[in-house]
Amino acid sequence: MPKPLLKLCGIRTLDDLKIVSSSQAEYIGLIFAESKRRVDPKIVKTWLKEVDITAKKLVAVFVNPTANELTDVLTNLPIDVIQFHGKESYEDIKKVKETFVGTVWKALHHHPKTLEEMHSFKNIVDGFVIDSRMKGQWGGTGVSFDWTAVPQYIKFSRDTNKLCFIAGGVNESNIEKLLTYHPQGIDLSSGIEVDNKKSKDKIERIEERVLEYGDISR
Ligand SMILES: O=C(O)c1ccccc1NCC(=O)[C@H](O)[C@H](O)COP(=O)(O)O
Repeated sequence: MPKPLLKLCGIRTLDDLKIVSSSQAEYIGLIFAESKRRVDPKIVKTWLKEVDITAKKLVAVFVNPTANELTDVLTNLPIDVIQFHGKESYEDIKKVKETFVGTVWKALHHHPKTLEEMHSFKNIVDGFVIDSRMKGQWGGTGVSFDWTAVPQYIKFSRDTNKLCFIAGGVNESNIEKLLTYHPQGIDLSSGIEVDNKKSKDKIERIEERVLEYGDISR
């Protein structure tokens, strides 16, 4: 099994960005939705003059964005992936894809009908992020879902040639368990934070576990 892709999400400060830029993650996520992790695209633009992230892909996370919110982010930043994390419809996403040439992912919350939802988006998105469902919160909850459902999400994604990230409460204590399900990608935010800041030590410990898994499963 190849090493899963890593997405480190919810970068709030220049220091956070420096930390994740020196990590082994393939994707860096920024939140442009109501959240304690929300960032201003114009401020992020100034950070990118100081930190080279050209080796990584930049993911913009939105929740039911307006056209203006999308434009503000896409005109200021070199976004590779748009992650829709709200109640966006197939039509909403189709409209964005008319002008956005990058990759688009749909985040879906784990519940009994998630697989049906994946079916309904499969012809418009390039990938999925499956996250925990928590009342009143869209994401970044720090809570994990029942991972026995992960194989069905992975199978669907592989069968339809999509990428699937598993999100929600992944941390250094439970990532080994998640790795036993062989996810294509893992998305982390709360689990790589200490006092609301991204932690280099936590990220390194997580990377060690992911690399160990890569070695063992080869
Ligand atoms: O992280 C947030 O604050 C957030 C707020 C609103 C919508 C989405 C959000 N995060 C999206 C992500 O991709 C997170 O990485 C994902 O939910 C996992 O977060 P966590 O459970 O904290 O690891």
